[in-house]
Amino acid sequence: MKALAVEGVWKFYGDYAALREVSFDIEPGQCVALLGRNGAGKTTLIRILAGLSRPSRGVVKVFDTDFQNRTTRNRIGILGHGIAIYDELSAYENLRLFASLYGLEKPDAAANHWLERTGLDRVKDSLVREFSRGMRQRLAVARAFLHDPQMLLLDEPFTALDDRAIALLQNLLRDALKEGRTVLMSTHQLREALELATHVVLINRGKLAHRGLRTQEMLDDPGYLYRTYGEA
Ligand SMILES: Nc1ncnc2c1ncn2[C@@H]1O[C@H](COP(=O)(O)OP(=O)(O)OP(=O)(O)O)[C@@H](O)[C@H]1O
Repeated sequence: MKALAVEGVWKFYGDYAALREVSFDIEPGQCVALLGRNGAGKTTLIRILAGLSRPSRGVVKVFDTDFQNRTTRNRIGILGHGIAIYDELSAYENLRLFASLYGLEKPDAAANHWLERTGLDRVKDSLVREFSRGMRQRLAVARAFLHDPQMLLLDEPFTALDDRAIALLQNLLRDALKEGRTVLMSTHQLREALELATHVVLINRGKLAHRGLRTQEMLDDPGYLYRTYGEA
């Protein structure tokens, strides 16, 4: 079983092809860093993988099934732009709400567990409206992990996090990988992502430029990837 299979995916915005025949797959338990310059198509791809947008052509399968299927979507945790977090609710109320929507048996316990793990327990009753960007991002992380998903699709998860929060997220992801979960994350923060990644996928102007194991060379010199496989 593949965790994810992307087969010949194109995405057009009007005449503009944001993704051009992208194909790759991910085995369960892999941690993939999705890399590419601004506008390369990373967000577009993650939204399609998460079932938030449809490919213009091509197929995406999650755990060998149609990704639009509700059960499959419940197996995915998403972090990215446009994933709802309600400003007029507290951190706790947000997580409690989503835990109920996911049909969790113990929504209170799940909400409290992830507030604690993301370091938000002390501000759990404050309205999200009053949160800094970093606190919001922690809450977004909590939301992604909340329903115990087998796969995490994370668009720029390290954005707005300070060093402590980055380390915290890296630890959560390490634990998730130890538990056999699959992770795909897009990022500009190459070093933070490459430390965790087992594999890399590099997109260049909508096309797959490289897909393979994360090597020591990449870790020693993240720019190496772009120089070797980047802009022709
Ligand atoms: N809704 C949209 N309508 C039209 N064009 C879009 C839309 N969304 C994205 N694009 C274009 O598609 C291309 C890919 O965008 P995308 O956001 O997927 O890139 P990205 O790699 O995530 O970049 P960034 O790192 O800047 O977020 C860009 O040229 C962008 O301008």
